[in-house]
Amino acid sequence: MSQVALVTGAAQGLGLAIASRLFAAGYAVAITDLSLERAQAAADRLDPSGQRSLALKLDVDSKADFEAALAAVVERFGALHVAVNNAAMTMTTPVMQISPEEFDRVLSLNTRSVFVGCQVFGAHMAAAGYGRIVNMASLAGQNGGTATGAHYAASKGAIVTLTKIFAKELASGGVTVNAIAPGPIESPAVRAAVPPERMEGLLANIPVKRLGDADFLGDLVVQLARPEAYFTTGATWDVNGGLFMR
Ligand SMILES: NC(=O)c1ccc[n+]([C@@H]2O[C@H](COP(=O)([O-])OP(=O)(O)OC[C@H]3O[C@@H](n4cnc5c(N)ncnc54)[C@H](O)[C@@H]3O)[C@@H](O)[C@H]2O)c1
Ligand SMILES: CC(C)C1=CC=C(C(=O)O)[C@@H](O)[C@H]1O
Repeated sequence: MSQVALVTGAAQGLGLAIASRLFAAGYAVAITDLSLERAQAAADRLDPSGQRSLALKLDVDSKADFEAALAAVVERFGALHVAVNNAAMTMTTPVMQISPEEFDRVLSLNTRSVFVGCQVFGAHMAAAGYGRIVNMASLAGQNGGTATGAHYAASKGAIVTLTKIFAKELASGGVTVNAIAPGPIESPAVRAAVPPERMEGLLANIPVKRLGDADFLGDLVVQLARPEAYFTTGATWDVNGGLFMR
């Protein structure tokens, strides 16, 4: 029986790249997203036979959706070994103009979702005595991000802290919890956020002068998901081309 992974926000972008690399590494993969249709389309492209994939609607704002997705994965594949809390949203508003409601919305979708994901998936994994959780943070959570992304940056910084807390809590259950903090990665989101005329300026600021590679993030998740990765937990893995160094 394959090891089993679940990725949130996996219909496109980094989540899809991570799900694809896990699938290529032999995992059975649950591709989850806000829209079941988009999750199913991604799963169909990845795994036309449908033998090692499962498309699910999982709105990360809903604890009930997390619980239902876990139940569906266990029913189909028997267990869940790896969970990637990847889904997030961005909003761009100058910091002094962000309303409390907008702040709450971004923190709920980006941070509370990771908190709930770690609780729901972590409890299942700890009961089984084994698991791997990877949370998607961001360079923005390390360096403060941009002037219009205060809530996004704060939401991602909090994920780094939650990752440490859950790593300590779940260690005795054989579960590791790590975060990845990417800088700008070649992805639809970055292409949408940075028009061609601004791309040169962005690249000029990156020490390695290139965007990051989404498949590399997927391969990093595969490494963190290995049983042999038991000794890295509570860590945040920077993948940012030198934009932030500890
Ligand atoms: N692209 C980058 O360069 C970059 C850099 C640093 C961090 N990140 C992080 O990586 C992750 C993925 O980013 P991306 O660039 O692929 O983003 P994206 O916007 O392309 O994809 C996000 C996915 O999440 C889904 N989603 C949105 N709201 C959801 C909800 N409520 N429930 C479930 N799914 C939902 C979307 O439908 C989409 O498929 C995010 O956590 C983001 O903050 C991305
Ligand atoms: C648009 C670009 C500068 C960028 C895209 C995505 C980010 C993220 O955290 O999601 C930022 O780190 C930022 O580099």
